[in-house]
Amino acid sequence: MFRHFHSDINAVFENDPAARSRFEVVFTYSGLHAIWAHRIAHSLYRNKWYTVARIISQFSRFMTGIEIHPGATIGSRLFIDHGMGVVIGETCELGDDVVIYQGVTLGGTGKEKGKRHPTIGNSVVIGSGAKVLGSFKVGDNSNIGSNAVVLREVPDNSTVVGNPGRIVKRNGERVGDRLDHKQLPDPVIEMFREMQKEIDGLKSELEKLREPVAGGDLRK
Ligand SMILES: CC(C)(COP(=O)(O)OP(=O)(O)OC[C@H]1O[C@@H](n2cnc3c(N)ncnc32)[C@H](O)[C@@H]1OP(=O)(O)O)[C@@H](O)C(=O)NCCC(=O)NCCS
Ligand SMILES: CC(=O)OC[C@H](N)C(=O)O
Repeated sequence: MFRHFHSDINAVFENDPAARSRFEVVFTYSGLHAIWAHRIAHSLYRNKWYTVARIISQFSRFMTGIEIHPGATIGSRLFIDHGMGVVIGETCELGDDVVIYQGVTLGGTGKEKGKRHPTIGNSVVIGSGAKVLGSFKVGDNSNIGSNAVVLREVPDNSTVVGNPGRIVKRNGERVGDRLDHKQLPDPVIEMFREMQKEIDGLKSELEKLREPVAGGDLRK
């Protein structure tokens, strides 16, 4: 439980340019306090002290604004920045070097039983306000954008944004047909272009008909 102490603090320095001293980090980072409380609660949970574990978890939530169910499994060097509003469900499994910002929910859809919360790979970043809902996996080195709502498996090395979440980058390359909002198609202009073409066609037809024919002039 305590072997993680130094690496937990180092994870703050690696991920937060605002961190100044170890003293400040130990005493003011609620993400760290929640993780330390979780380690105690999780060990009690594993020994079937469910209610005591839950009381510790709820006390930690009261103090930090971060709710981690005692059953959740977290890896090494998890960093929860700011933290307020973070909820991590009972059957969540988090890999190593995960970064989570405020307002993130790692939850269930309400439709599954048993394993119902996500499994998060190593080195995943989950942006503020994102919701990852269901018992699928978010692959290693993936990024979940702020406010994304992710309802499906995410492959390794992917970036998912939006609601519903869609993959916009994989292995460093952009993917998908995303609209360029500076060059949106304009259906009205397209319609006028088509009409202009028709008018030009009709004009030339008319010109042909007006051309003098042998034995007479149609214009008369
Ligand atoms: C997703 C994120 C991690 C960046 O990942 P990335 O793999 O480096 O992705 P990129 O920055 O290359 O962005 C890829 C595309 O997604 C778009 N995008 C990025 N984040 C987005 C978001 N949250 N919502 C919608 N679109 C987003 C980008 O505009 C870009 O679109 P484009 O290809 O049309 O230009 C980052 O944008 C993010 O949301 N970080 C969370 C940080 C946070 O919560 N901060 C709070 C601090 S208090
Ligand atoms: C508010 C915010 O962007 O937080 C992210 C990080 N703590 C930083 O200061 O950059």
